[in-house]
Amino acid sequence: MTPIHVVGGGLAGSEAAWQIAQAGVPVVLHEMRPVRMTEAHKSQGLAELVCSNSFRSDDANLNAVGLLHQEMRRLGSLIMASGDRHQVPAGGALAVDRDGFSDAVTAALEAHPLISIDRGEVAGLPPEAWDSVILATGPLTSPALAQAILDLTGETSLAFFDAIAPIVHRESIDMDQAWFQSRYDKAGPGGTGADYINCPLDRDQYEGFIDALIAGEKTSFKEWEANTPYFDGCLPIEVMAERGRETLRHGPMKPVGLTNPHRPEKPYAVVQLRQDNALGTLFNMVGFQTKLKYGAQSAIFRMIPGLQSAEFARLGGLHRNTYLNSPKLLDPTLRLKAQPRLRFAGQITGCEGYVESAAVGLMAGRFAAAERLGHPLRPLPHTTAMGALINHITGGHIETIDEGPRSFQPMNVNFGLFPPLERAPKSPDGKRLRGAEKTRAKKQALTDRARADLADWLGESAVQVAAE
Ligand SMILES: Cc1cc2nc3c(=O)[nH]c(=O)nc-3n(C[C@H](O)[C@H](O)[C@H](O)COP(=O)(O)OP(=O)(O)OC[C@H]3O[C@@H](n4cnc5c(N)ncnc54)[C@H](O)[C@@H]3O)c2cc1C
Repeated sequence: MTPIHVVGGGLAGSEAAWQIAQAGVPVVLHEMRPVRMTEAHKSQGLAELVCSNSFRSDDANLNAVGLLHQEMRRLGSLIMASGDRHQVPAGGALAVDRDGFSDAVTAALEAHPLISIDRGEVAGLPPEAWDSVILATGPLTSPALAQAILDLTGETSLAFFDAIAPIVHRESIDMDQAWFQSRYDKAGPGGTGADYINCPLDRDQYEGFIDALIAGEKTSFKEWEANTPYFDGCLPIEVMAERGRETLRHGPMKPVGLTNPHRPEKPYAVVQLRQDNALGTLFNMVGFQTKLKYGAQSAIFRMIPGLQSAEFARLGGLHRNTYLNSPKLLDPTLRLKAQPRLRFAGQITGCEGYVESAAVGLMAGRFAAAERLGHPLRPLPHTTAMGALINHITGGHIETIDEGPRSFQPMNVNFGLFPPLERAPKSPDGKRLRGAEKTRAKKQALTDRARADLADWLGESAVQVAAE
């Protein structure tokens, strides 16, 4: 059987190669280290963790990443099995001994009879003779390959200093203070004229906010990041605030073209949030890219009226990143629409995090292997953690209605990506739930539904394979 080629032996590529081989299909895994290193990797081990050693919460009932762990274990994940074997104590989180973990992944892949590992850079588009390829080269994809992908996709940018604005769960925004309206009620393509959530600040609130931004604790640039320019038009808000106290009021916080229905006086400044996913459960803070530390971000952004109880699906940040405009470029099985022999996996698809990268690698591997074996796989239900994540990448995110830098941003798995429940859960005696109890019951209902739907999908896939 002709092998499938996987480029990049990180979290996603290692998992993809494993899944392909376990399905009985030969695979060549191309990893450029140690021949050529990235700015962050330090070893030649496969699945090296470049920063923290945490896979985050392992709670499969109340946490979306914990559910993702559970789903991956059910699907025979090498990354999860190796993580479980090399776990170190970390409370409710799954943290791992990074060397033991990477050594275990490397050893398992080297020992597999259907996997061969080629240590070398793929420095351009893979040769035509490779009819099925998974590109899993990560946020630090080598420049030659990044350029080739850029040329192929016709995008204007692929690798840039990525400015990430915080994303807020819609249901945590206080609509008694905020309101829906587009600036000047402009509908724009695909809009209604009331597409943004607006949070008003009076003068004192604005001044207090600027003081907090300037005083807030910031993360410093890593040495290798220092020379990368800011992504055009994406200065961090604290840098803007330092340039002048009025800068933000004339930039992302300008109060023009907006009327607060809750109060007669004109707002002094307004923070706008834009819908981030097709479900309408997540909203991003427009123009609020930041290098403030996470703790400072939560505290300072909750000073904004309407966001006092905001729950963040992700906080802002800035780092060099290479990722595709996947909702536009990829099909539901992660193939490049323009050249379907190429599949993408891992952080380059616009997911964020070790576990998410491995999860997308897992499905890319399964899709590619099933295709090679002649029984293409149905995409996962969007109600599962893996299905919700892949749906977000391949279509769930909606493009901004404004011109400007692309709005698709790397995303961790979170409950905001799941389709809402059809009915709100009630207490055992049929009463409506409130507050923390309601939140807990909703999360439990979402994870119960995910488990049931994954079991159905697994059953159907097994039946489908057996029938063919
Ligand atoms: C500096 C930094 C810190 C991060 N910290 C965290 C964190 O603490 N926690 C977290 O959850 N996530 C973190 N991330 C995000 C993300 O989870 C990791 O980058 C993760 O490793 C992504 O997995 P991946 O498989 O997509 O890419 P990687 O794990 O980076 O794997 C890509 C592999 O491809 C290889 N490669 C690149 N180009 C080529 C080529 N042309 N030919 C052959 N091989 C190639 C690379 O050497 C690498 O081994 C961080 C990212 C960065 C950049």
